[in-house]
Amino acid sequence: MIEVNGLKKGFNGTEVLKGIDVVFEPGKTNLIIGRSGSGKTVFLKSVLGLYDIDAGSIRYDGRDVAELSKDERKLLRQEIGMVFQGGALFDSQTVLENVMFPLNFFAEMSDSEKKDRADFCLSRVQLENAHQRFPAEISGGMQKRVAIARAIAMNPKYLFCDEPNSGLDPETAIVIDNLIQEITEEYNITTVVNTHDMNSVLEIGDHIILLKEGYKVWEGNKDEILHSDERDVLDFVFTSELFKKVRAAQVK
Ligand SMILES: Nc1ncnc2c1ncn2[C@@H]1O[C@H](COP(=O)(O)OP(=O)(O)OP(=O)(O)O)[C@@H](O)[C@H]1O
Repeated sequence: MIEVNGLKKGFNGTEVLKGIDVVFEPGKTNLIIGRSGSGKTVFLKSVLGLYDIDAGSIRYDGRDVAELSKDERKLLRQEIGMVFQGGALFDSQTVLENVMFPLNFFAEMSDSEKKDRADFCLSRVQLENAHQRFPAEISGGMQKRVAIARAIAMNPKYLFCDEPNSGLDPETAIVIDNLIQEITEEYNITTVVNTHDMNSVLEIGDHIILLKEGYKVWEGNKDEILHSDERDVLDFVFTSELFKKVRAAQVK
């Protein structure tokens, strides 16, 4: 569980996050949505501890990030998996080497144990036959799956995904979404995803927060968002004709 209380973060005197309270529970796919510039990335980076925050607190299963020693932060870092925009794989390493990277860095395992773990993670994302290929030789969807395999290699308690669907066709995007949700439930991970993708919201949104101008203006799940009459939700989610129709078909 991750608990965020009164989170404020700004730059050069301009407040970007203006006091956000939210709880992310394990086994749930938590989505952060909002317009471009609403503060999603700053929020994700703040929760990850990549920014020093101006006010508030962030607790990982009771551990207040601000109160952790350097060594404790290092340990926490090992419990966190990340899937970055674009996959962020190492181009000069094979798929297998990419997945083994965090294990080589952090895990106290023999080489054969590391290889077994990487094999397991690659099979978990249905990528048994790509071990020796390089990122440039596989599709964007496969690259995302490698990134997910790498993110789960260390058996994380927390998983952060920044726009995991960017650049993917709708069908592949759904495969990636479902994989993230399945892994989240299977390993009881606390997963936080930044997304622009409304399909994701309606497919996997166990818990959704809507940011607007640095405030959390709405939270709920994928069923609640379909039935919400809140102005901010209507303005943000149901601007396209397609989603208006989806909503009209659901809300009867
Ligand atoms: N390092 C920084 N220094 C100064 N201002 C920043 C910095 N990072 C973000 N901002 C500002 O914070 C605001 C929120 O940015 P953020 O990147 O969090 O938005 P976002 O919701 O993730 O947008 P997008 O969907 O386009 O990625 C923007 O006005 C941005 O200019």
